[in-house]
Amino acid sequence: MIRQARGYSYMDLLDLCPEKVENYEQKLKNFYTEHIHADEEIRYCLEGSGYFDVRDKADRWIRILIKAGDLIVLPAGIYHRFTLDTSNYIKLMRLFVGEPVWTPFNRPQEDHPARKEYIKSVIEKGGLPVKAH
Ligand SMILES: CSCCC(=O)C(=O)O
Repeated sequence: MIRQARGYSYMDLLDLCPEKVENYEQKLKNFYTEHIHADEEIRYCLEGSGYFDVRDKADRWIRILIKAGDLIVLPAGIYHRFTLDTSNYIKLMRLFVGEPVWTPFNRPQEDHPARKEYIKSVIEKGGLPVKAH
């Protein structure tokens, strides 16, 4: 399984509804503020739906719809944000390599080691035509 193959030792479930999440409104606000993490972000959708937004090479948003059965893996250092859609509910499995760290670093973050590493890997894979920040 992908958990063994990629070493995703940690797992929990995030039921994103006001009754189950402390500081629900603030959390949603933080999720929708453009940020990076120092580690991979791995989410498997069990119920509901929502959007992960990432940037294209020209720094425009790409909106990714996530629904039950979808897995998304965001590399460390990629700018992203998350929002619910009109269903207003999502249940996600969160996977992590080792002890989880969810700290967001809001944009701009060009000097963050994870950001530098991400930019390097993108360039190696075929380049960024425009300035990456
Ligand atoms: C609802 S999980 C995705 C939100 C996010 O970007 C984060 O975990 O920081």
